Amino acid sequence: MRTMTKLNQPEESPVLDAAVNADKVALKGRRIRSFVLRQGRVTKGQAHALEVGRPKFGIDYVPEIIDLNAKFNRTDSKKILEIGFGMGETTAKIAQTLPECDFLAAEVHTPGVGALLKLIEELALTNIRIVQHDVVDVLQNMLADASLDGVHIFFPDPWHKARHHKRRLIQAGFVKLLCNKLKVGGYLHVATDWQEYAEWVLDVLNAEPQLQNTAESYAEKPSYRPLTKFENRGIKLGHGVWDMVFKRQ
Ligand SMILES: C[S@@+](CC[C@H](N)C(=O)[O-])C[C@H]1O[C@@H](n2cnc3c(N)ncnc32)[C@H](O)[C@@H]1O
Repeated sequence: MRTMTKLNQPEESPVLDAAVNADKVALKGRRIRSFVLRQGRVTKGQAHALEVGRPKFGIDYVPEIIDLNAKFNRTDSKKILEIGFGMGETTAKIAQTLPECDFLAAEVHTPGVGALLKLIEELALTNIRIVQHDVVDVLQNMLADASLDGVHIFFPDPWHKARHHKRRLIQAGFVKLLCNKLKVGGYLHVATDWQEYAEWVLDVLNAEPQLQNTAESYAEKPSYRPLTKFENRGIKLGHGVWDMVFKRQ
């Protein structure tokens, strides 16, 4: 079991607060989202990858159940959903390490989608498909029950302030939804570098009767998850990272 280290407190961010408020107005009457859509600059390389790669590796959001085997052109592979892949470095590395698995990668941020499409081309990966949409809708409307062998959620936004905790992705209802989509024996792997969120996630996952912890509390980092540059820097500064791996029973 890992020992926990004390982490720095986040700085107050007026920009983030303003974005949250704007988002609140835009989404009035709709459910609370776990992300704020940022404009973000798309580089030339990402724009090219979006144009060329999206038709090959993108899956459009449609509110109807998709056939994952058909999307990946094979039936004998494990199907893993990665939620919020950011710039996609980890997704690409894992897909390269585990060619026998297929990865459905969900992200809302356009530069990130472009960055992962660029990596797919550069590394000639065939086992990643990208859906650019709120994963809550994807889970509710696109994925069949018991269709996933695993779910990866790496460094989800911790939404540090108490008044933003309702935006955290990992909530009891969301975890129940994930459990419906996981096959019996499938796994949910969450990693975070924010101690208080790690404790929150562990509590939520422990409270879900369909899940069983594979460790006593926090898990050793599974070998397929590469260390990110950010994580390496944090580790040198004495910051912690907490992995949690639960099985669907
Ligand atoms: C803190 S970043 C982590 C990115 C990446 N996993 C990493 O380890 O670097 C969290 C990402 O999750 C995405 N995200 C948050 N909520 C989401 C949702 N409901 N659907 C899809 N993506 C989401 C955000 O856009 C953001 O890029």
